[in-house]
Amino acid sequence: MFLVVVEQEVRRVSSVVVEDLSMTYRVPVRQAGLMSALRSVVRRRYRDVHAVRDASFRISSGEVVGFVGPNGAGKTTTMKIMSGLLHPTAGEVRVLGFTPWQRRTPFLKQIALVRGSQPTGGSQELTLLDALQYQRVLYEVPAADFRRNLDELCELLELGPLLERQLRALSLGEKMRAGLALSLSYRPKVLFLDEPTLGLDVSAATTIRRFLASYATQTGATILLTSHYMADVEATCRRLMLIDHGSVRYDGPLGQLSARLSPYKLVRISAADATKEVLAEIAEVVSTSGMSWTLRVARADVARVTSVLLATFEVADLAVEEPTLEDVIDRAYRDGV
Ligand SMILES: Nc1ncnc2c1ncn2[C@@H]1O[C@H](COP(=O)(O)OP(=O)(O)OP(=O)(O)O)[C@@H](O)[C@H]1O
Repeated sequence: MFLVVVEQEVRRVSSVVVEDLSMTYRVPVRQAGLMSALRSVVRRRYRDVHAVRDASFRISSGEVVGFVGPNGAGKTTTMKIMSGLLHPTAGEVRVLGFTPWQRRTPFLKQIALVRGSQPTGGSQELTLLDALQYQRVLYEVPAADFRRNLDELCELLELGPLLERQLRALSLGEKMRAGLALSLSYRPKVLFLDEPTLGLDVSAATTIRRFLASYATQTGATILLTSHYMADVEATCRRLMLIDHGSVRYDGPLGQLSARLSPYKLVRISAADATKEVLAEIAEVVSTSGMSWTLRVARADVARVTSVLLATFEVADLAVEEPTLEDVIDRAYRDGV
């Protein structure tokens, strides 16, 4: 009885439950050349692409989770399934208690999928304000709620100057801000963000990152975010899921990723008398700039190496750092997670 209650409680607080999810695309294949083209008309051949393999995870209400992986890892496919655009080959998915691909209206009214590659859907001839009003009608948002949401979004996303402009005439960064406003105007409880800073310049990307971090805190929305920019993940997420070849390889706190996946730390020293030859005998030299050097040192070896460095050179400065998230992820992709 107690276990049943606990299980029910876990299900209640989990906005997203994914169990043994798999998605296999069946893609037609043919070799190059006219004969192969003709042959394929008569007898088509297919190949299976396993985009997602037995993925399982849960996301609690109000969690903001980074979903990271190399190109083709299966992130977009998983997001499309969770937002009801695709029917998986196998597995169970519950989002706010709904099966996404049944596309029930109460489900669609509580979730949003925002894609950096297509920030604004629908007619591009509409002004942003008209498009927002259209969303209000479509999602049946009470007028007072809509006005309140819009005021908040206008302030956070600096939308004032964009409201009277046609969507098609907006720049990429403006389109992304408009796309977020359109998707958030009905206050979805669960937000799927697929590369929200794709192609944006540094300042536009920073605006989006700041917005997402404060939106998550203010509204308590559950957010799953994919990005190839680690700055997006670091600015918004405390938990990270790493997916590779369709399988979840790491799922845990961002802060522990480095300790789990990266067996080394970076030791930076400044020493006028240090030389590459001598340093290379002590540790792996990663980079140098003037009299500053960066060394890669196995975690277990850091204390010994630092004391050797201090004994060998006239050290002006010494710092031990975790490798950057970018570096850890890059290594994880290259070496296999
Ligand atoms: N509609 C489709 N038909 C056939 N194969 C597909 C389709 N969509 C995706 N795939 C394949 O499924 C795999 C996973 O693709 P997916 O787009 O989910 O990856 P991703 O992690 O989002 O990649 P990226 O970071 O490049 O956007 C890839 O091998 C891709 O080629």
